Amino acid sequence: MSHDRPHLVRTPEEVRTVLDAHRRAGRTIGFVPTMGALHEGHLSLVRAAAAADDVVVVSIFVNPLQFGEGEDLDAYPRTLDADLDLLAPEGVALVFSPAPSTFTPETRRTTVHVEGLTGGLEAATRPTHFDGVTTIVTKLFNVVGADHAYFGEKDFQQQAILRRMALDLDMRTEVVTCPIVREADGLALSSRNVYLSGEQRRDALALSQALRELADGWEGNVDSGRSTLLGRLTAAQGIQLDYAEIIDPETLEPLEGVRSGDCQAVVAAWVGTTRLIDTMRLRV
Ligand SMILES: Nc1ncnc2c1ncn2[C@@H]1O[C@H](COP(=O)(O)OP(=O)(O)OP(=O)(O)O)[C@@H](O)[C@H]1O
Ligand SMILES: CC(C)(CO)[C@@H](O)C(=O)[O-]
Ligand code: BAL
Repeated sequence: MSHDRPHLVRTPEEVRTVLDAHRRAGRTIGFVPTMGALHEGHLSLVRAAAAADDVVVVSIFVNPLQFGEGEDLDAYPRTLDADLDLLAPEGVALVFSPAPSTFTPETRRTTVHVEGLTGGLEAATRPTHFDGVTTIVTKLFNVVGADHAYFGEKDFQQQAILRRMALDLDMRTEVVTCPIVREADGLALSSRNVYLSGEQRRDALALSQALRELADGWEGNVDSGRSTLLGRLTAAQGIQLDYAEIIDPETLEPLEGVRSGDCQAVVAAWVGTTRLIDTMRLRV
């Protein structure tokens, strides 16, 4: 069965016009912010939104504010036509894909910054990244005015920061975190996987495999767990480890000693020039 592509709009005004009518009719709005190059991970967020909300909105915007100097802003895959085709059967009411020149103009003077959670892990390598994310997500939340916004657990630090931001700033949009979607062999789906050669893709499996082994054997010993994870990933072929940490899932603080409560393992590594992240919950 063929489906119509979702309605594509380019300006905040058009989004508001369409969504105001739904709001007046008492419908809830679920929002899925993305940078496009959509895959099953994104579609799982769209399906979570469709299951809980009456109207689903997806944004597709490769946000220049969250890319540091020398990162892959220009190379980042932009596949709007294919994205709209993928969304067609998913019951998405609206796709918002603004032009960078109007949505992030040179004249912008405001940055949204979340203290504390934005200091380590991803931010150690990408120091300006989260200010770019929180600023753009604030803009998107203001434009869409959703009841719920759906984010992937894969970007674990990001969802914790956005949850805090929405709480601290009394945003009307509630942040909902959804599980990671993986390939059959465990590799976490990512738009950046398209950069990988066949050999690099095989090397990249070390990330999910090391996390899986850690989670399967987890008895709460953070120190030995962390050194096993580090040992496994520093020895892995074709991978240059950035970090491997076991953290508190709420505060994101690195943990020590023995813990009976839930912990979160987070890793980041370069496979060639591609930087990948992955994460897994550790439960005794
Ligand atoms: N494998 C996945 N499972 C579930 N959600 C995912 C997955 N990959 C990405 N997401 C979520 O999709 C949303 C949009 O992410 P984004 O467009 O950056 O995709 P991405 O695949 O993470 O790309 P990148 O490789 O650039 O990080 C984010 O909330 C992200 O956490
Ligand atoms: C949340 C987001 C769409 C903001 O640009 C991006 O960081 C992403 O895709 O995870
Ligand atoms: N999913 C986070 C987007 C980024 O890496 O910039």
